[in-house]
Amino acid sequence: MARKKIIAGNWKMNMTPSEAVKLVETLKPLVVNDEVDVVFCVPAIDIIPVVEAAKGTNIQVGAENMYFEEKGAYTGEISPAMLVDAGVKYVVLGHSERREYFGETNEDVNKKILKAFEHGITPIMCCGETLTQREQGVTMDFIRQQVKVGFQGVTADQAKTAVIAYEPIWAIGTGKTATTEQAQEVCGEIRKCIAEIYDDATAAEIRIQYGGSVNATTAPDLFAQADIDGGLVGGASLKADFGKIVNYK
Ligand SMILES: O=C[C@H](O)COP(=O)(O)O
Repeated sequence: MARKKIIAGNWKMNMTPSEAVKLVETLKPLVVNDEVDVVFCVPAIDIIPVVEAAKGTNIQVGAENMYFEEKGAYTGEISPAMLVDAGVKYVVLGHSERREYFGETNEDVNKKILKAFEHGITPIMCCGETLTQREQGVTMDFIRQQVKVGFQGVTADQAKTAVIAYEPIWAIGTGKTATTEQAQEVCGEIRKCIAEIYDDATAAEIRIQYGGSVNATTAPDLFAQADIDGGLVGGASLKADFGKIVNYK
């Protein structure tokens, strides 16, 4: 069975709650497409108003992070149960910005992935290399390690439902999209890595997105690649352009 594409916006630290509702109202009619899963991953404070504004549409709501503990004295953190109760279906985990600015390790990401599954939230696990790593030829070693540690303890049945976002760090917010060949090559390698950890059936079902300066012009070619099952879109998810990306065909 063909994998259903998943096109997710990652709003990052943008949009106040009232701006968020306006953006959903603007995008609602533009992102209608039953052939793809459409997800808006939004700042924690926007989750409740966005879930409300998206009611009755094809838009599913995701979070941009969450903590791996159930509850307690973790000032400033958001628990998986809080996300579920608010209507969240997906959570972005291990984004390179969280790794770089907030010190998240592969082990933290692994704990979060396990917790997300425990609560029925689909993780979108981000991985990707720096420009230096690409130039040094260690891209795949680095990503393999991110995937291997990230998925430790995850069952094959869980892994089949997961999403991995390949985001070369040098392509994020820079306007430099990876070429379709570069993106396909790494996404294909990630699928092989999943086949090695689990089996071919799991690798055939897991969805792998590309992220990094995706826009309405680059999306059609990227999403036509054999191992690219959609995108994780930053900047362009805050504009009407996102409608064109969702309706890329
Ligand atoms: O999560 C999204 C990525 O970081 C890509 O962001 P961008 O589309 O603004 O380059």
